[in-house]
Amino acid sequence: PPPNCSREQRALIQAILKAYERHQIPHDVAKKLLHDQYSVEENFLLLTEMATNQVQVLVEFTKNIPGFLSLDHEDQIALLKGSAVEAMFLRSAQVFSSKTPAGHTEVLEDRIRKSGISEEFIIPMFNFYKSIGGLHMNPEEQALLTAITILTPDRPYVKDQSKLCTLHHPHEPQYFARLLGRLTELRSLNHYHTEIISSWRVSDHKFTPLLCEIWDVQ
Ligand SMILES: CC(C)c1onc(-c2c(Cl)cccc2Cl)c1COc1ccc2c(ccn2Cc2cccc(C(=O)O)c2)c1
Repeated sequence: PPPNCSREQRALIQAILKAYERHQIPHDVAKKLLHDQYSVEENFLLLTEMATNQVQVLVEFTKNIPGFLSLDHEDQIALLKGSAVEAMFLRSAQVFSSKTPAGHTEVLEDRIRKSGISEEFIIPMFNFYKSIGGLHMNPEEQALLTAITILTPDRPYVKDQSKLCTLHHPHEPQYFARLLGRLTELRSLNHYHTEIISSWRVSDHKFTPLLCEIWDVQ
């Protein structure tokens, strides 16, 4: 955290970083990336398992963001539903740009490319991954950017938007001006993702109950 950061802000950043680093995908799930078969079906199933896992990781992380649990319960749900896809794009982008065990990122990229997603969505998706990688974010920035994405008040169905802004700490934007620019790119991926989901559903792909709930499908 920057030198002119107050003690209270430093504590907040530490709390968010700790929560972020505590919740990762279990290694056995991440390891499956390397071992399971390579058919489009197999890739879709593996990615579905990873997405389901990521939603669970995301909920745990969010519950540990100081102040989140003091928000109106319906707003908590609305924030999670509204930010899940963006937070998972961020998370997968950070995995691509981090030094995860050799081979994971290439295999993950390959499986995403061969999971039934049409090329028109793959291009912006991997452009985003490259642009996030180019920012060389440190863990604090990754954790804070994810927390900001989740706490973004202008999600559909969020009622109490003013309360959320106090959680924002107006001091951050000067550090995250560039990073916040990525949030707009994330929004566009949200729209692409809605199309991706419906094209999978057209070809009768099944999601897990948790994904159906958080993405309002089926
Ligand atoms: C339902 C499923 C097919 C799906 O629908 N949209 C997306 C989809 C796609 Cl294809 C791209 C981006 C976002 C989504 Cl929801 C997905 C797959 O979601 C994923 C896949 C992988 C993800 C994630 C999130 C992270 N990772 C990578 C990862 C790998 C190893 C370790 C860790 C870790 O955290 O330690 C993370 C989500």
